[in-house]
Amino acid sequence: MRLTVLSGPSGVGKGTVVAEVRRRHPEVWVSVSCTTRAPRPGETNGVEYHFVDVEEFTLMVKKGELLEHAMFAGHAYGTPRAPLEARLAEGVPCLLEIELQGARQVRAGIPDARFVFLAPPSWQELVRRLTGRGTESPEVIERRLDRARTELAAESEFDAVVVNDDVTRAAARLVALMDTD
Ligand SMILES: Nc1ncnc2c1ncn2[C@@H]1O[C@H](COP(=O)(O)OP(=O)(O)OP(=O)(O)O)[C@@H](O)[C@H]1O
Ligand SMILES: Nc1nc2c(ncn2[C@@H]2O[C@H](COP(=O)(O)O)[C@@H](O)[C@H]2O)c(=O)[nH]1
Repeated sequence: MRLTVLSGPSGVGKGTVVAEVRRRHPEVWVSVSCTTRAPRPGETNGVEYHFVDVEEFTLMVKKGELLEHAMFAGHAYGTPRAPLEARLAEGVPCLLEIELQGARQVRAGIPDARFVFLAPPSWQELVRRLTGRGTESPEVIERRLDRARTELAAESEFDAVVVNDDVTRAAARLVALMDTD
């Protein structure tokens, strides 16, 4: 199975590590999720996410178009099923970057995928990264940190843990765990 699922608490550096994997391994296909959250400055529809409204998202769920979906800090997120299934059928190595509830749903449906947890070097460093990113209000940061406690407690559910102490090293460890050859 050439599917790898990367999870980990908000702000740990999942997006940063995935960007490094793409830079070094263009053969890896990274799923573009749908979300109802608003784009951050610099985010483009269809690149970081497909930005949709709640009605569109609900319709996609109803039509079975999402492989998994979950609510996170007040917004819906989900993985479009068709593009992922097409890449997997072609034998392309695929990567999903999703939160814990979604990872659990994927594990239930595709148990032979590889599940990797990206962990912070420390709680203090996680808070520093999430705050330092400067993209969320203090209230949203609190919600995400609350959720991070639950995510960190689930680390043992994953097949492997990669500590994101250094982006290049973490990306190399992730690639070593993926079926990319
Ligand atoms: N190894 C690292 N060392 C120092 N800073 C890092 C490292 N990895 C990521 N960062 C920084 O941490 C912040 C959060 O990273 P990123 O947005 O990639 O996290 P994320 O896990 O994708 O978050 P979210 O789940 O909220 O989208 C960014 O400012 C990023 O530059
Ligand atoms: N279950 C899913 N979680 C997803 C998906 N796409 C992204 N995510 C996760 O949501 C949070 C918040 O993301 P952000 O971009 O608003 O910071 C983070 O943990 C992502 O990994 C998805 O399709 N399904």
